[in-house]
Amino acid sequence: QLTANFYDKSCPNALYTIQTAVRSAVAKENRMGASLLRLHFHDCFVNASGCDGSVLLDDTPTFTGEKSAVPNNNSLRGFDVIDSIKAQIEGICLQVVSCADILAVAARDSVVALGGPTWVVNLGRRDSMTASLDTSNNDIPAPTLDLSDLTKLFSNKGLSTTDMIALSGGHTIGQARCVNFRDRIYSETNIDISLNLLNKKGVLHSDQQLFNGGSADSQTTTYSSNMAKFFTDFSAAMVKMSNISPLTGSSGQIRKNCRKVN
Ligand code: HEM
Ligand SMILES: [Ca+2]
Repeated sequence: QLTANFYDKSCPNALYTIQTAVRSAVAKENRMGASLLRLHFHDCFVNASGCDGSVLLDDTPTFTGEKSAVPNNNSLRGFDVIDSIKAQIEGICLQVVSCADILAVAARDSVVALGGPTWVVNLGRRDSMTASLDTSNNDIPAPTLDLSDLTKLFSNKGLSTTDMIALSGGHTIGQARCVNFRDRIYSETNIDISLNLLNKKGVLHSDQQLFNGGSADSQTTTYSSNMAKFFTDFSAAMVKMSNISPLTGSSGQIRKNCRKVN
């Protein structure tokens, strides 16, 4: 029930405003594009209503949100960029455009700004009034997982193995902290000094699972020599991920400030 033209009448400049802000943030720091993509992924995978801005809520003295979850804490970035886009959009259309939609569009614009594919972002998501620390800890895949568990966590969200492999191509961009690959580089044998999965050069254990003698190898091999196929599959999978069980109609709310419920 999301539609691409959702804001065409109610806030015609919304998409242009997001695009301009993302372009300048990425021009200032390339990595920000990666951080915004990951922020959207961690939003969509957590909370009953999927891509609902739940990841953007700050902790309060009485509420511990998703920012404190193990995969997110001291790791997620880009909140300031989303705040600044939200403030600009509130300046042109008061309480019309959801934080969840801003994040979905910013993720797409980030990928485009870094030379990746584009896709049409469906819109009309509303913002959650809740967040889920437990779901963040349980449903966001850990870099130590093997292929079968990676497949399972994505299938729990209605995403296929093909989608999981394509979406993992999100790791074409961005950075990881040492703690997330130290065990792998010192103790695993399926690793080479520089980086490319087919040559055992994946940074994360979970990345190398996509080329490790198992059922994911053929799709990974295809992507390594066919960027167009990777782009098509990645875009299709992003659309599916972005559509995970949204809040629509009069459910949820349009937050005034992405960091707190109204
Ligand atoms: C398949 C399961 C996945 C696992 C196990 C995983 C795990 C991780 C880990 C451990 C990091 C490094 C975090 C840090 O060290 O602070 C990371 C970074 C990142 N992930 Fe994933 N991830 C997965 C899927 C995805 C997906 C589906 C996307 C997007 C489509 C994505 C996009 C990113 C990006 C862009 C970064 C870099 C962020 C930055 O530089 O700020 N990841 N991921
Ligand atoms: Ca969410």
